[in-house]
Amino acid sequence: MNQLSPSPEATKPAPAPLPNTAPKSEFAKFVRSFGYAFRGLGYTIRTQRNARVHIAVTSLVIVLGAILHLSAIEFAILLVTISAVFIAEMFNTVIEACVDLITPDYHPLARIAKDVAAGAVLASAIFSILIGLCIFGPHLWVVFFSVH
Ligand SMILES: Nc1ncnc2c1ncn2[C@@H]1O[C@H](COP(=O)(O)OP(=O)(O)OP(=O)(O)O)[C@@H](O)[C@H]1O
Repeated sequence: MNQLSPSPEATKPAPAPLPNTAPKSEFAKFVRSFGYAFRGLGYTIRTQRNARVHIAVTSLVIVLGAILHLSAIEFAILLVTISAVFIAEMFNTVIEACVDLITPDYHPLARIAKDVAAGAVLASAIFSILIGLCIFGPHLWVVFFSVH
């Protein structure tokens, strides 16, 4: 996106609130808060190409892990890694929205905030690739290079 043009979200009308009936109980409030959280998750997946790429890669990793019979602990490490990247992507989206809300104009601090948030996603993605190599490497080595 052009860095000085407002994000498409900034030019759209505010999203419709969830049904605005006052929750009757603490449990109803609790359930409603899940609605807000899922809306945030859905927004990230709908609007962030990186998030969709991440979901596609996650699916491949899980299928490959099942084919290679990864252990439970190896799967657990992969899930922690996958969630770290996705959470970084979501906070990057938060930072972008907050910056666009504060200023549509060029500002060095806005640039730093967005660049660092994007850098956090990149750092988590690089480390996830390294962790993936550590976990899949030995299994793939056995598959491709072991002498039977
Ligand atoms: N208000 C601003 N002031 C200064 N620099 C900005 C500003 N907005 C964006 N930038 C610069 O442009 C880069 C891209 O910003 P942008 O909001 O388009 O992010 P993006 O990663 O392309 O987001 P999207 O996921 O919405 O495509 C930022 O990393 C930052 O360097």
